[in-house]
Amino acid sequence: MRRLSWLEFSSVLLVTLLIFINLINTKHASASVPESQSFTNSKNRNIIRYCVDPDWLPYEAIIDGRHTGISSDYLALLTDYTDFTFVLVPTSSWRQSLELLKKGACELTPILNQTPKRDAYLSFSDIFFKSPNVLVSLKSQPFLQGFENIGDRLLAIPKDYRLVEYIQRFYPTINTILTDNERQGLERVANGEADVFVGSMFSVNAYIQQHELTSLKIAGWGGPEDELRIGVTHAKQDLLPRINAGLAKISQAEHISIYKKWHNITVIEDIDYSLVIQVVTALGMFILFLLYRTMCVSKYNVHLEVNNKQLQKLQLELEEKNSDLDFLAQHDPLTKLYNRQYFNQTFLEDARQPQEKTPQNNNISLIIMDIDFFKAINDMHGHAIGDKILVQVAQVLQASVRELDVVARWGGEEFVVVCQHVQLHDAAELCQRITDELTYFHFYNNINVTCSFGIALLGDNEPIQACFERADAALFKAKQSGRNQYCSA
Ligand SMILES: Nc1nc2c(ncn2[C@@H]2O[C@H](COP(=O)(O)OP(=O)(O)OP(=O)(O)O)[C@@H](O)[C@H]2O)c(=O)[nH]1
Repeated sequence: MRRLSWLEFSSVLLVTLLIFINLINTKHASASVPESQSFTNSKNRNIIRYCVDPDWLPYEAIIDGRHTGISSDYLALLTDYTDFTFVLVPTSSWRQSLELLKKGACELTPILNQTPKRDAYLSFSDIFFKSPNVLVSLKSQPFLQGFENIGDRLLAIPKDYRLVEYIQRFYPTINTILTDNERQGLERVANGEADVFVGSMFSVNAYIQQHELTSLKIAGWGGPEDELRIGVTHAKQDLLPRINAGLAKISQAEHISIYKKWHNITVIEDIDYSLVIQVVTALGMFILFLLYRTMCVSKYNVHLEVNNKQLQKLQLELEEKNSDLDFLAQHDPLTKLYNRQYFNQTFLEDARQPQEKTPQNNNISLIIMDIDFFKAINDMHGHAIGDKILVQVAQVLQASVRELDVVARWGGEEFVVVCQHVQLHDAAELCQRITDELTYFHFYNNINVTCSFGIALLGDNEPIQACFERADAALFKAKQSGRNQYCSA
């Protein structure tokens, strides 16, 4: 037979002693069951030795040698709904409790998660309590969606907790640091020795509030929620049907009552309202500034649009005026024919140099036409009628020439016609045609109007001025010859 080591012997002795003390003092660790009832019933009841996490409030803890917390209340109910008497085996750590469970020194632990490792030495009841796990960080840290966002941060986890197995399996790259319990993990985060801690929401809040760790906040959800069960050693797994039956008898009201009793969680706000107010104020002012600026710009745009329209109108008027001025500069106001200025610029001044025969200036004929005895018309009918006669003569002249011919009023009662691509005899024919038209035209006061013509053909390399002078000489000749006729030079 194997000899017991000193440590094993001390443990067994301690356990036996504690069981004895507990049997005397309490029916079970919960304060909710009267001692008298515990003593009376314990004779016919199955005694089950159990271990708890001595430092995991509000789930469970050992305070002054007594079991307290959520699991304590559930065991109290199970005492009522089963024939079990639960006797606490006090321990100083969760690890020690697990060791005793493995050895069989404890037969049951009242609240824990089922994990593959624990399956090796424990059998589990139905789930009777659920609780989320949360990530805890300093308030200065950003909120985290979950384990995925932990990145390079150092994650603190209590050793032997189910989450250690979970992280190793699903997030093996996360840097972890194992702590003795949840409190140590939270303190490490508070001291900056770890970045994030993961633990049960109930217990985390309890620690934060009890120890006033105000620099901490719940930064996100951490992994799957705890699904808490009662664990019994494999040797005692035949107890599970009765345990499950007992759990099933716990009413909804009783569940809620326990939950309310231990659920003192207040949500830790991490909203810096002064910063929010500053940001909102700055944003509001910026929006107001934008609105003001938009209003100013739209007002200015309307103003600009009105000014632009006025400017466009003025520009249009100016263009019209300019075009009027151009017209006036080039045309005779009475007859609306080109004036002497235009004729000089276009034909005389530009042609000061000898002209080379080109397809453009080939066969240019000049005709100078002068109304006969116009002074007599003025004298007889008045100057106004004289003006009207001038206008009518201009109309006859303009109607008689081709489009490409240019007709100008040279001055007084004298007109010039520039005919392009016209030989001398063609120009003579034109003069005759004009003479005929004048004959048949009905002038004011039935005045008989005749004209004399001088014709000259622009010679090779002849300046137009010279040609003009020859035409003028030919006109003089026509006048001298009795008027109402044409002469060519
Ligand atoms: N009504 C009017 N008369 C004008 C205008 N310009 C010139 N005259 C007149 O035209 C007349 C020209 O007279 P003259 O130079 O003697 O020539 P004419 O009487 O036509 O005689 P011949 O040319 O020799 O046949 C003058 O009496 C001018 O006053 C004008 O714009 N309107």
